Amino acid sequence: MSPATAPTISFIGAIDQGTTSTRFIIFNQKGEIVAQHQIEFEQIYPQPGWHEHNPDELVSSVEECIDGAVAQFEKQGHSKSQIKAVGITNQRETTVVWDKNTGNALYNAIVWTDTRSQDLVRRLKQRLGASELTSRCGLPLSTYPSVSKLLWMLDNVKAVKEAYENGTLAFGTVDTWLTFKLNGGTTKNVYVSDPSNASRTMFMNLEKLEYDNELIDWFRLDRNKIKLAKIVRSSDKTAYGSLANTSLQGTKIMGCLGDQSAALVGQKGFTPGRAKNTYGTGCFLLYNVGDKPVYSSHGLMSTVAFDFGPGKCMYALEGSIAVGGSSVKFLVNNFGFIENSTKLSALAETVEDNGGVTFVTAFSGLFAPYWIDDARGTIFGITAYTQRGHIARATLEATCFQTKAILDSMGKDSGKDLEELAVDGGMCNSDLVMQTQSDLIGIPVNRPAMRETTALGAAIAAGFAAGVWSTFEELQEVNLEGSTFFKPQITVEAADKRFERWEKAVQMSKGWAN
Ligand SMILES: Nc1ncnc2c1ncn2[C@@H]1O[C@H](COP(=O)(O)OP(=O)(O)O)[C@@H](O)[C@H]1O
Ligand SMILES: O=P(O)(O)OC[C@H](O)CO
Repeated sequence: MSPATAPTISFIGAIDQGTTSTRFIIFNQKGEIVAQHQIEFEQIYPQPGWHEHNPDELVSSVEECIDGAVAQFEKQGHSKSQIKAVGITNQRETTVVWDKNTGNALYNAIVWTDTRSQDLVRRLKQRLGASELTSRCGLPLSTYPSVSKLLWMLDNVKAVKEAYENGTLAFGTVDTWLTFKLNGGTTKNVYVSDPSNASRTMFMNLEKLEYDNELIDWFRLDRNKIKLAKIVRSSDKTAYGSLANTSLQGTKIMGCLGDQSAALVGQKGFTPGRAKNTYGTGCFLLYNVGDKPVYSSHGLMSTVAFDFGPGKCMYALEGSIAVGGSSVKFLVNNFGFIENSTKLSALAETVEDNGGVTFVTAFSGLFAPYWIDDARGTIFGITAYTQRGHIARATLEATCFQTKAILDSMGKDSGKDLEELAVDGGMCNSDLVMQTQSDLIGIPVNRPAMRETTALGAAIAAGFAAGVWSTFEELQEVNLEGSTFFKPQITVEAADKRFERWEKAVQMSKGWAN
C-alpha cells in the first residue's frame, strides 16, 4: 500500500533540539505534520567568541514542547497511544559535561560555534600526527568538534577537572545529554549516541563506527576517567530507552540523528548522489557518497549520514558554514535593523544589488572549505552611498557565496557536478536568498513545501525501528507536492564575477584574530 492510501493510524514524534530553538513535531504516516510546538531558548555570550547554552534549559524546553504538541494532538481527537515512538535530532558538536553520580551538569554547554579553544587548537596542530587525524575521524582539527571544547573545560573549569580525576566525569553531545535526562537521569543511566553524532567528537573511527583508542590517546585523555556514550545505530528499538516524564511518559525513543544528517534523511537523501543544504543557524551541505567514507582533498569533512543497520549505513561529504541564519539574527538583535528575521529580505529588496558591499560573516572564523580560524566578521566596500538595504543584501549573500565555494569543492572531490540542490532550514524561507543561491551556483534550487525536514528525518529514523515504515521506497512520495524551484537567472560569467569579489574579501578578512 502506498503512503498516500495507507490508513493514518500511527504517528511518530520528533524532538528537534536546534541551536536557537527546540521543537516537538508529530507526523502521520504520510510524513505530514499533525501537531507541533516550538520554543526559543537563551543564547549565552559571556565573552567575544564564547557561546553557551544552559543544559537544563535544553531539557526543559524539550519537555515543554512535547507537552504543548501532545495537547494540540489530543484536541484533534487523537490518542497519545497512537504515537508509536519518538526520534531525537539535535545540534551537533555542542558539548555537555556532567557528574555521573549526581546527573547534574558541571558547566554550561559549549556550543558548536564557540571559538574559545582557538589557542589550544593551534598548539594541538603542532603536535606530531595532527595531520593524520582527519583520515581516521573525518573532521579537521579546529574549534568546531566537541573534543576541543572538552579539552578547554578540563584545562579551565575546576569542577570538570576534579570530576575527571575522580572518574566521575560524563561527557556527551546533546543527543546523549537529552537521552540521559529524558530517561530519568541516574535512575536509568542511559548513555547512548548514534554515529552521526558520535563522529562529531573526533573520538570515533569513521570506518569502524567505534571509539578509536589511538585518537583518544592522541588527545592525551584517559578513557577510564571519562564516561562516554555507547555508540548504537541511528534507528534502534531498545537502546535509547523511553521517556520518563512529560505527557508521553513510557513512549520509547527509537531514533537519533545529528540535525544535518536528519535533514538529509528528511529530504530522502538515502542514495549516493543525493544532497541537501540546510540554512539554519549555520548552513550545512551534505552529499551522500555511499556506504564507504570519501575523504576530501578540498576542505570538506567526511561524516556519517545515517546508520539504519546492515546495507543501510551511508556516509556523506559535508560542507559546514558556521554563520547562516545567525547573520540575520545578528542584524535583528545586535543592530535592530529590522524587527525579526522574516523582514530582512524585504529590506534587502529596497535596493537593486549590494551596492559594492561584501560582508564576510566570519564571526567564528570561516569553516568549509576555507578553515580560516583567525578571520573575523568584516564588511568591505562601504561608501557614502551605502544604505541599510545594501548591508542586508550583503548579509544574505554571504551564505550563498560560501555554499558556492563548498559546491565547487564537492565537484572536485566527487568528480561530479550536482544537478539540483534540495534546501531547507529557516533562511530558505527567503525567496531572495534562494534566487541568489541558484544564480550563483547555476543550478535549480528545490525548496519543499513542508520545510521541517530535520524533524521528519528523526521521525523516519524512529519510524523505521517502530515498523511504521520499512523501506526507503515507501517514503519517496513524502513531501513532493508543492515544491518551489528557483532557476538561475544570470549568466555564468556574471556569477563568476560576483564570486571573484567574494573570494577577494575572504582573503582580506584573514589574520584579524591573531
Ligand atoms: N525569512 C527569513 N529570511 C532569512 N532568514 C530567516 C528567515 N526565517 C528564519 N530565518 C533564519 O533562520 C534561522 C532559524 O532557522 P532554523 O532552521 O530554525 O535554525 P536552528 O535549527 O539552527 O535553530 C534563524 O537564524 C533566522 O535568522
Ligand atoms: O542548529 P543548526 O541547524 O544550525 O545545526 C547546527 C549543526 O548541527 C552544527 O554542526
